[in-house]
Amino acid sequence: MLTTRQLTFSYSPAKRFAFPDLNCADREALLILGRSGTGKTTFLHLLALLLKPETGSVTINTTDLTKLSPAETAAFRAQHVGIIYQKPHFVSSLSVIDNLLLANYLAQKPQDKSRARQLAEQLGFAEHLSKKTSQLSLGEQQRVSIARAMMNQPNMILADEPTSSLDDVNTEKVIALLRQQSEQIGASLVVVTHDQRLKDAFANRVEL
Ligand SMILES: Nc1ncnc2c1ncn2[C@@H]1O[C@H](COP(=O)(O)OP(=O)(O)OP(=O)(O)O)[C@@H](O)[C@H]1O
Repeated sequence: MLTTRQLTFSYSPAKRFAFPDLNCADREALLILGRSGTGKTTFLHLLALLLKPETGSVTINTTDLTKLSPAETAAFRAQHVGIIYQKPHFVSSLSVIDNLLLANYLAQKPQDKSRARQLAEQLGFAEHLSKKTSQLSLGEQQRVSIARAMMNQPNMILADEPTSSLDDVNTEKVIALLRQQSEQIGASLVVVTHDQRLKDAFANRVEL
């Protein structure tokens, strides 16, 4: 369960944001829609506590992330939050499977190869596990990003513009995979986008 209350953030006195309150239960999905520059990425970074809010709270289950120290925040994020960035970020010298296992390492959990293989089967890139990520197509890399975000069975999945570079068919596939995977692990899913094509795929929507 994700809840935010009265979140505000400023880059400067002239650039101040006040964000709407969110409630997203486990297994539920929420779409945050807004045009370019409305603060979508800023909002997502506040939810992940990659940025510290000026005021307000971000609560996952019973933990108010804004009350944690920087070290506690980093540990909590690694263990409980899965993030899918607009453009995939991988360690290019590592194989696909080692990029997945890195998520376990960063969360200080044992490396779970069978979970990595299971996710790769479900998301359709099992034959690429020993390749370097640069040898995969963008669509395949996006699916690896989704798998990496799911490795530690997080409570919250955050996706930043996951479909902006995809055609209609792959957009539908990626959204279906995100929803199916987050329902399976019982996480709250928050998708941030300007992509109006996603409007009908989400019953819960917030406009920025
Ligand atoms: N580090 C920063 N310092 C100052 N201003 C910033 C910084 N990052 C973002 N901004 C400004 O804050 C506003 C919101 O940025 P943000 O990236 O959150 O928007 P967005 O809705 O995600 O946009 P887009 O869809 O184009 O990615 C923009 O006007 C941007 O110029």
